Amino acid sequence: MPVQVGVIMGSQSDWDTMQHACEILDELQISYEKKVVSAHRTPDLMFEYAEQAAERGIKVIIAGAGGAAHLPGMVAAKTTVPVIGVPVQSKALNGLDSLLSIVQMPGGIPVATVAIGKAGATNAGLLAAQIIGSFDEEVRSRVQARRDRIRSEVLESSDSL
Ligand SMILES: Nc1c(C(=O)O)ncn1[C@@H]1O[C@H](COP(=O)(O)O)[C@@H](O)[C@H]1O
Repeated sequence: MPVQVGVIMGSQSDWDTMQHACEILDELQISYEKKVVSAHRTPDLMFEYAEQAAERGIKVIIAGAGGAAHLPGMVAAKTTVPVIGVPVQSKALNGLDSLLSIVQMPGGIPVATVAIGKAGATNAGLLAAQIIGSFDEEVRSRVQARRDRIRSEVLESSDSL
């Protein structure tokens, strides 16, 4: 099956966070690849990855980075494939630096920014699935089934208070 989602991250140290996006893609049976790509440390690879994404059939890119998190925005600058940015929680500033680096894009080059850390990575996986679900009925119904399950769990938890 061709790769539908590209999950990239600035460093191997981001995997603890980014694995939560991949868990969602596994659960919803969406094909993906995962790679370390850095705007700072491997700029040529980053350009190549972004430039080739559309022709390789990638439908969504999830890009996670921490600190001076330029990766999502720079990738978005080089492709029209939708980019979801995940701010990885940094040690020095708790991820506020990552969040602000990703979210404050200039008009014209959007990055869909999620929350800092694990919850953000999970939501990035779900948002990618919803984008794919807009043209893939099977994925859409898996996303809906997941929502239904969560709703039931919440209602049951309330009943047992
Ligand atoms: N923000 C970026 C980029 C980038 O934006 O291209 N490349 C690496 N990094 C970040 O540096 C942090 C520390 O990396 P190391 O743990 O490798 O020192 C990571 O969170 C990574 O995302």
